[in-house]
Order: sequence, then structure tokens, then C-alpha cells
Amino acid sequence: MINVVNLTKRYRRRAVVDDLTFTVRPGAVTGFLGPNGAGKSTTMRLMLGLTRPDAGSVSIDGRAYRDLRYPARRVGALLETSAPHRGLTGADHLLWIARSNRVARKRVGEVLETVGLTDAARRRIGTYSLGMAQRLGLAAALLGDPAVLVLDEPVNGLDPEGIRWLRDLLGRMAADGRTVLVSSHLMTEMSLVADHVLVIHRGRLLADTGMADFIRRHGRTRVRVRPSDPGLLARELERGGASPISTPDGGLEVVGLPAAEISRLAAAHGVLLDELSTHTASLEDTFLELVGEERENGHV
Ligand SMILES: Nc1ncnc2c1ncn2[C@@H]1O[C@H](COP(=O)(O)OP(=O)(O)OP(=O)(O)O)[C@@H](O)[C@H]1O
Repeated sequence: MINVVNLTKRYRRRAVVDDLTFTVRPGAVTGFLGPNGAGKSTTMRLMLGLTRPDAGSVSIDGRAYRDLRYPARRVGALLETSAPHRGLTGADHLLWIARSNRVARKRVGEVLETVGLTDAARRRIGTYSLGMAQRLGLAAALLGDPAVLVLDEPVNGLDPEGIRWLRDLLGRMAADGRTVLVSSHLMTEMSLVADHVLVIHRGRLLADTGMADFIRRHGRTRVRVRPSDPGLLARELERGGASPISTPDGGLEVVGLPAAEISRLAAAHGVLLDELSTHTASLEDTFLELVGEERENGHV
């Protein structure tokens, strides 16, 4: 379990992490979502004791990271900055981390197997693709068999097959009872990977909820129609509880009633429809809207 309490970090007097309070629970994959520059990496660096907070605190299973004796055995981390030496082989890189954390040598072979790099273990890291480098980073995070995983944009560089593989891997880790925190700036990607979602923007927490709930609450469906009499249909739709908006081409966009109901209403009033189509906002749009609303409401 990761406990973040009133966490604040300022750079040149600007709060990039602004009074964040949340808990990351075991047994689930938690997505840490925000646009570029939202403060995700800084929050993760604060969790791992790589930067000092200006206020607030983070504890991991009840302790600050710096108080953990062999941190890699408690917390597995993948950070964007943790680039390994390109001249080393994948296996040597892991062996070095294993030694410095008193992790048994045999774990190196095990984690290479887990991330699908066994065949590339003796190759120099400099020859790895971006996806392979990400897998090696994950192997390093898993090395100490930690109960907590903190992964910054682990999907970067993975192809669709790699994303599926990562989703299964993280799902298994969570099913084992581990705490798994994964950051991303892409909502659609996160919806495939995470059970729970924390959304931050400009260092502030905007949402802390189950992924299914997030999709249900923020997923928007609208219906486009081109009626023979837009004025009449708009009035009837409003009476039916929907919110129609006129479009420049003489059509209407309707939120709040399904297409079948709109068609029925139109027929009942003798209105012909040239077009009737349903559009569901992508999760990406939903997420950008949420972040946009925050901006409009002046909370920034
Ligand atoms: N060491 C630093 N000195 C000054 N400003 C910093 C430093 N580290 C981060 N920032 C600023 O803090 C803000 C948040 O950065 P952060 O890297 O945490 O965002 P992020 O959500 O992880 O975004 P990204 O996905 O782009 O990494 C940015 O505006 C960044 O420029």
C-alpha cells in the first residue's frame, strides 16, 4: 500500500505537485493518469525518495522509502530516467542490481524469463529495441520480488502485442496481492491496463475512482440527426428530457436520449430524418474534456 498525504513539491515557487492525498491499494492495478507535465513523474520520484517534498509525506507499507533496508525487495521501480549502461548485457545489468540488493542470483534468469528476454540476455543493451529496453526495465523492477511496483510510463515503446503482454503481467502481479501503480498520459491505453484510476493535472488530483466507474460517469454518447423540421423536433426533444444543440448544417446533436427514442419522437410528429447516427466520445476525448473543464473552472 502506498499512502500519499498532502504531498507538495515546488520548483521555482511553482507547485508541480500540489497538496496530493491518495492511497494506492494492493490487489489492483492503479493507473496514474495526467497529460504531459501534470506531475506524475515528480510524484513517483517523491515516492522513491529521489526528490524531497516541500510538504507532506509518502509511506510505502507504513515506511518512508529511505527507511527501507533493501528497497528493491520492497518496491520495484521503473522510471523514465533509469537508463542502464548500454555496453552491459541485459543479464549483467540485472546481476549488478541483484548483488547490490542482496537478491539471489537465480532471480536474474527468472525475471528475464518473465519479461520474455531470455534469448536476448547475453546481448548488449545498446542493441535492444525500445520495447526490449522497457522489458529489461520491468525485469529490474521485478527482481527483488517486491510487494509494491511503481512504473512510470511502462507502455512506452511497446507494440500492441507488448501492451497485451504487460496488461496480463500487471494483472497477475495485482492478483498476487501486490500494489501496482502505473503512470500514463494516454487514457485509452490505461483503460486496458488499470482497474482503478487517479487523474492528476497541474499537480492536483481530479479523480480517484474505479476505471469502470470513470468510464460510466465520463463516457458520453450523443446522437446526430438531420430533421426536416429542426425547430419542431428540438422542442419535442426538450419536452422528452433531452438537450439538443443546433449544428451549422441544420442538424441537431442530442444528448440524453437514445437514437431509437429520437426516431420514434420524430415519426410521431411527422418529422423526416435524413441522418440518425450515434457517436460515443472516445475515452481520450473524455479525459481531455475533464482536464479542460478544470482549466475553464479556474482551478489552476
Ligand atoms: N527538476 C526540475 N526542475 C524544475 N522543474 C521541474 C523539474 N522536474 C520537473 N519539473 C517541472 O514539473 C512539471 C511536472 O513534471 P513531471 O515530469 O512530473 O510531469 P509528468 O506528469 O510526469 O509529465 P511527463 O509525462 O511529460 O513526464 C513540469 O512542468 C516540469 O517542467
